[in-house]
Amino acid sequence: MMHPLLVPLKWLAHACERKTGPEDVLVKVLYCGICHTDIHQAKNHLGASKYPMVPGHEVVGEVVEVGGEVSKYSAGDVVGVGVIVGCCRECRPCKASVEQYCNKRIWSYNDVYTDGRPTQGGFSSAMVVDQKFVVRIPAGLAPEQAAPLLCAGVTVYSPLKHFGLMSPGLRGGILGLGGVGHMGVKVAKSMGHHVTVISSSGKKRAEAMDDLGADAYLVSSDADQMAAAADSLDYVIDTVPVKHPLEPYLSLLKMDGKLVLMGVIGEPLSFVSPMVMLGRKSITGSFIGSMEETEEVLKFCVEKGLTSQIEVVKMDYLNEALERLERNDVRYRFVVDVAGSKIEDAA
Ligand SMILES: NC(=O)C1=CN([C@@H]2O[C@H](COP(=O)(O)OP(=O)(O)OC[C@H]3O[C@@H](n4cnc5c(N)ncnc54)[C@H](OP(=O)(O)O)[C@@H]3O)[C@@H](O)[C@H]2O)C=CC1
Ligand SMILES: O=C/C=C/c1ccc(O)c(O)c1
Ligand SMILES: [Zn+2]
Ligand SMILES: [Zn+2]
Repeated sequence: MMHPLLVPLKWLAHACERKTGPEDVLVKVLYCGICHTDIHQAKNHLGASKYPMVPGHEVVGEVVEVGGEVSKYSAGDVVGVGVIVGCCRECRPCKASVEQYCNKRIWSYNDVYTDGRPTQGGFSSAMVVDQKFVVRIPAGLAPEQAAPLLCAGVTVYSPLKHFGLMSPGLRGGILGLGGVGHMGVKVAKSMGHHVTVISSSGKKRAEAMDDLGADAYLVSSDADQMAAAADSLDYVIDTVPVKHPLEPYLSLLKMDGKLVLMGVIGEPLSFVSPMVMLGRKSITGSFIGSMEETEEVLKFCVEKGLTSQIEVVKMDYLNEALERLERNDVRYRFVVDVAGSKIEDAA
């Protein structure tokens, strides 16, 4: 049965596709990753969801048609689209090429485009996207492999770059080993970091160490393990998608260490001030990455031979995949083979 909150797929296939404007690229969707944000959005965890909704923001597709002003792309190119499909181009973040922080950003779904129509994401057969928000998938990256890089990959790459955390030898923690977290391990390892996974259970220990190459593994509920690791990390990337205490992870940081919040959590998180004062520690956040950083992370992954660890599924498995993602039962990202699915039948 279709997920109750999602639009029937046969209906969405061509429903709100606009004509290809001069700056637009018409993309036939090949693959689309499933991010935990898709669950937050579909289940209205932030209270701003509008239905019907077509989620999906880790989109890889093939260019079918381009507008008259588009010179960078042509039919047949393999391209990616992520979380953002519009911005004002005039504000400070836009001028600084960090358009993800534009207050007039347009989300790739659950938003309204400049033409007044709803935006719809990658769980559909095609998207029309302004060329500014399209990236080329470099040779050497399989399209299904590239999909998670367009959100999960750039989401970890961007703060490491922005906060000056790319130097080899740094000691990093990845809290929550899911879609974003597993890319965190891979990207940080490729930068030459010593990487500790901090997980809610011991279930992923062997995979984290043997398959992903983590150097250490902590179970967050094991007080002895956590105490032994106190004051040892330069940063922790926190990907937990639900309310959780911050103090255990602040304790892991060295002086000047950074706790980078990634999870979308609509409830207040708390800590006592000495936890940050005594050690000049920072709690900060980061939101995806810029279009430039998205291009960079794709190149970085090709250069370093990095791949995402994915489970490719068809569209008729989407409901099951969303349920499995929510119960923490995926290694580590579902990617929907959109073009290989019979979308009409899946509804
Ligand atoms: N800031 C940004 O730009 C972005 C934010 N996000 C947000 O980051 C968060 C993580 O996304 P993503 O990696 O796709 O999510 P996943 O579900 O793939 O991973 C989350 C991980 O957190 C841990 N976890 C701890 N408690 C829970 C719980 N109650 N339910 C589920 N997982 C739990 C699990 O790891 P373990 O088993 O190791 O404990 C799990 O694998 C989401 O809130 C998402 O919306 C996503 C992309 C971009
Ligand atoms: O998965 C990508 C989107 C992340 C996101 C981050 C913050 C926020 O408030 C959102 O609504 C989404
Ligand atoms: Zn995402
Ligand atoms: Zn702007």
